[in-house]
Amino acid sequence: MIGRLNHVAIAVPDLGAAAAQYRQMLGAEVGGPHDLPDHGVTVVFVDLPNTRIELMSPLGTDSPIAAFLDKSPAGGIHHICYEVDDILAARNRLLAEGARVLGDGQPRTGAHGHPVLFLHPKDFNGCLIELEQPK
Ligand SMILES: CC[C@@H](C(=O)O)C(=O)SCCNC(=O)CCNC(=O)[C@H](O)C(C)(C)COP(=O)(O)OP(=O)(O)OC[C@H]1O[C@@H](n2cnc3c(N)ncnc32)[C@H](O)[C@@H]1OP(=O)(O)O
Ligand SMILES: [Co+2]
Repeated sequence: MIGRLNHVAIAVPDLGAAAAQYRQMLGAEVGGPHDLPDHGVTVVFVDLPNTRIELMSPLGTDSPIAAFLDKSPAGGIHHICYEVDDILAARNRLLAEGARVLGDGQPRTGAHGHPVLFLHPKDFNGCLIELEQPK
């Protein structure tokens, strides 16, 4: 069911510093910051030849990554995003298998304008999973 790795997301305490580090120290192609108030994060995407890195910092008072950064103030890998061809079919299959789909279970529009869903990390070996239907 899952396909390509779309991105690996890293929660960071200082988005500007993290973006500069990827650009200058690691020599990566780094985009500009985008505020996503609906998701409570500001993101910067790093383009790699085979995938993307999503650098994220909290936005607003109710960010879903605030508690994560409280526990890991230096930052850390927050989630991985797999592509699926049909996000509703994927969701229904996962629910039938007993996995917890976060939020109200309805796909939301993600950073690339495509539908996304999140799966509880406790159901997937301690790893928060995002699913994205890329087209
Ligand atoms: C930019 C848009 C989009 C994109 O297109 O790419 C994004 O990526 S948005 C990214 C941010 N959005 C989300 O993360 C939405 C989904 N997340 C959630 O619903 C919540 O963050 C959560 C995963 C349910 C956690 O909620 P929280 O209130 O923080 O709960 P706890 O702190 O009590 O955590 C419970 C339990 O889970 C562990 N945990 C929390 N986050 C993670 C994580 N990222 N990876 C692994 N484990 C995680 C946490 O440590 C707790 O464990 P215990 O302490 O053992 O109970
Ligand atoms: Co993401």
